[in-house]
Amino acid sequence: MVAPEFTQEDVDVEFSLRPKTLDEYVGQEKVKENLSVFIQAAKARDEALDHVLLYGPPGLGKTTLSNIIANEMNVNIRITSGPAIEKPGDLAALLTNLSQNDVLFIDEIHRLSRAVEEVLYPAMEDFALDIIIGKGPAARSIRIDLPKFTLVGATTRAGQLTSPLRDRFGMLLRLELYTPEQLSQIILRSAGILEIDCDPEGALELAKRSRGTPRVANRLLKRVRDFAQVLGNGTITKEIVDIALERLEIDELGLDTNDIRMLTTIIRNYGGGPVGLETLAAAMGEESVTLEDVCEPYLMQLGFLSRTPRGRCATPLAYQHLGILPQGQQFL
Ligand SMILES: Nc1ncnc2c1ncn2[C@@H]1O[C@H](COP(=O)(O)OP(=O)(O)OP(=O)(O)O)[C@@H](O)[C@H]1O
Ligand SMILES: [Mg+2]
Repeated sequence: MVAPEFTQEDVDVEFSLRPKTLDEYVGQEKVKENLSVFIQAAKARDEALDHVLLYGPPGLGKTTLSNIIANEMNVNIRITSGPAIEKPGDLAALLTNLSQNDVLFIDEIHRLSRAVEEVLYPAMEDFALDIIIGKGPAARSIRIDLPKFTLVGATTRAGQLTSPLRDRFGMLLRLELYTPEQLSQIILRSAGILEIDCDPEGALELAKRSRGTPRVANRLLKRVRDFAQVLGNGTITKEIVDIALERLEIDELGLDTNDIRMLTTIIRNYGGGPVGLETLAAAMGEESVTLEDVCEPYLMQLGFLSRTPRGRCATPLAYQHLGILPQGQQFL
């Protein structure tokens, strides 16, 4: 689940499942309402939309939303990512190729290098590039004007953005985990597009186990379809979902082996916590970023995990779910 191997088919399917307009985009009501006002206002003034920062856990629809912004603004979008922009010159090339009001989408924007970030400041603020020509005493700086554009940045970790960069965004929009009802709407929509038979109870059951994340929901939908075809009559029902997810080792709340391992490690190795994230990651043989970005948001939403200044703790709810008794207690 954490490191999926993407095939070309996955990429094509993902593209076809992406909603193209704000109306088609399910959930995130607050974000949508605000964006819709700002987009209408910018369009009425024939101006570029103010710069937008989208943040939240992976797979919640940041890339999708940035495409929708460009689409609703009727402008072109250029897509790149923090690690892909190696030198200031790379960014300069991207910026000078934009047209008036275009969207530049930078995914994983927290991974921009310092040198590149500094080119971005005047570009965002004054729509200008400062370029140094020549070397030594003969060097001089010239300023190139850029078209007015909208920078849409996406990150899983807004906290890692430098504050000068964060401050230059006009809108900071935080995406939230989706409710099972919203996810089941997304699943039924995707099933329709992919011509998969899925009844409403099946969709809701799948939704409850998708950890609040549309990308997970869409991936599970495709896996469960296989079980429906081979073990059932092709329709995804609640029974089929139960069987399929049991085989995929995803429990009734959507926890996978990694989540369970995280909780049991805290409980068995560290007496329920608190334990520091790095220590925990080392004990599990996992990357701490994976734990922080993928496992934690959902475990915290379920109330299974708490973050304290001294580290992570498993809550009584987590013990209950795993059927483990806190130390010193016994089943009566
Ligand atoms: N609100 C939504 N309504 C319907 N489908 C959605 C919604 N949000 C996301 N999806 C679907 O979920 C999938 C993942 O979305 P997307 O790639 O935009 O996530 P992301 O937040 O950019 O993830 P990452 O942070 O990992 O890049 C897409 O295939 C898209 O179809
Ligand atoms: Mg993305």
